[in-house]
Amino acid sequence: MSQQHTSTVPTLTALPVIDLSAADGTPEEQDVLHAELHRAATEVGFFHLVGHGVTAEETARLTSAMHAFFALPEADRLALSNLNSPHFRGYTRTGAERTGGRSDWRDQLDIGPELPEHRPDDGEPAYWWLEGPNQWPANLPQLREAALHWLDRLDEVARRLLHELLTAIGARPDFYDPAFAGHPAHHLKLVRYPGSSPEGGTQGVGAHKDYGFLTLLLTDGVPGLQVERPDGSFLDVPPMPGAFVVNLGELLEVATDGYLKATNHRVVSPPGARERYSVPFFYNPRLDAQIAPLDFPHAHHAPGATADPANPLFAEFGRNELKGYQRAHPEVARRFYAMS
Ligand SMILES: O=C(O)CCC(=O)C(=O)O
Ligand SMILES: [Fe+2]
Repeated sequence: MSQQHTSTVPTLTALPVIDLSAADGTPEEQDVLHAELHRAATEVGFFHLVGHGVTAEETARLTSAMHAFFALPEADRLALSNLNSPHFRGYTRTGAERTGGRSDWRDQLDIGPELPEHRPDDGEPAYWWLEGPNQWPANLPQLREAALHWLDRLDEVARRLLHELLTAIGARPDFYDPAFAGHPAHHLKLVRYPGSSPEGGTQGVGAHKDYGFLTLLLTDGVPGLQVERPDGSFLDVPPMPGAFVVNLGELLEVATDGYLKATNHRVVSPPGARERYSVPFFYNPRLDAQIAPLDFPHAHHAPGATADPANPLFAEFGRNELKGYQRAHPEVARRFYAMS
């Protein structure tokens, strides 16, 4: 009789911790970093990142400007409504964003690189309209300064991290550098979860994948983030002070033909009137970057990217991002984009 081999993969109970400063360490330390990154990126697709070099002062400048923003009178926040922005920039009031067809109980300010409006000409892809100016509150100059600094600073961290991750899976570290040359379409959200909804709903943000390469998430001390395990159950991610929570986005899944997976995650509303604040930074390539299949040793036995008719994955980044924004902000999509 043939012997049955049963797999004994233990249930994941905590996210791994990756120390990026080991990239500047001894060859042995670099080997450990690459082995740990390889494992984290192929097993759960999420990890805590320490040793990233972003200082407590830089973080405090961003978070205090964010708190000042959410403390503005509602009329001042609504003056920046993203309903007036074909670039999906500006303020979304609580309950207006949708994930999985349901309202998310959070309000937020969407920010991107400060660029002139790119209104697509006939024949140009619609996604070019994602490029354009931000909307800033007039009386809070420190918000603009801190947020634009954060976009630049996290670009550096994410670039180093992507290089280490590509090295870890046997690829050339600079394989995707051309996709980021010019104007990469990085994105930042300042998010507040204002407790549970009046109807008692718990969807802070519904389960979803992020659209780009990597997300570096800053959270406060309030729990709520959950990561989906392969068996469909969700793991609580407790806050780790000073660390970013990092996850892989859909483009890395496309790039590696599913060897790396974008992992579903969600936020459960904090109980009662407790608030939670977070700042996801999305490390994205140029809108017109076509993500070529990664040349790496596992390319020939990768399982294939997820085929979900409800969420097609596009290798042209602008299409992938516009898909997500139109789904999350249907009112903006109706106003500015001809929806097919
Ligand atoms: O707020 C969080 O902790 C996560 C937010 C998130 O996943 C997103 O906005 O894509
Ligand atoms: Fe996300």
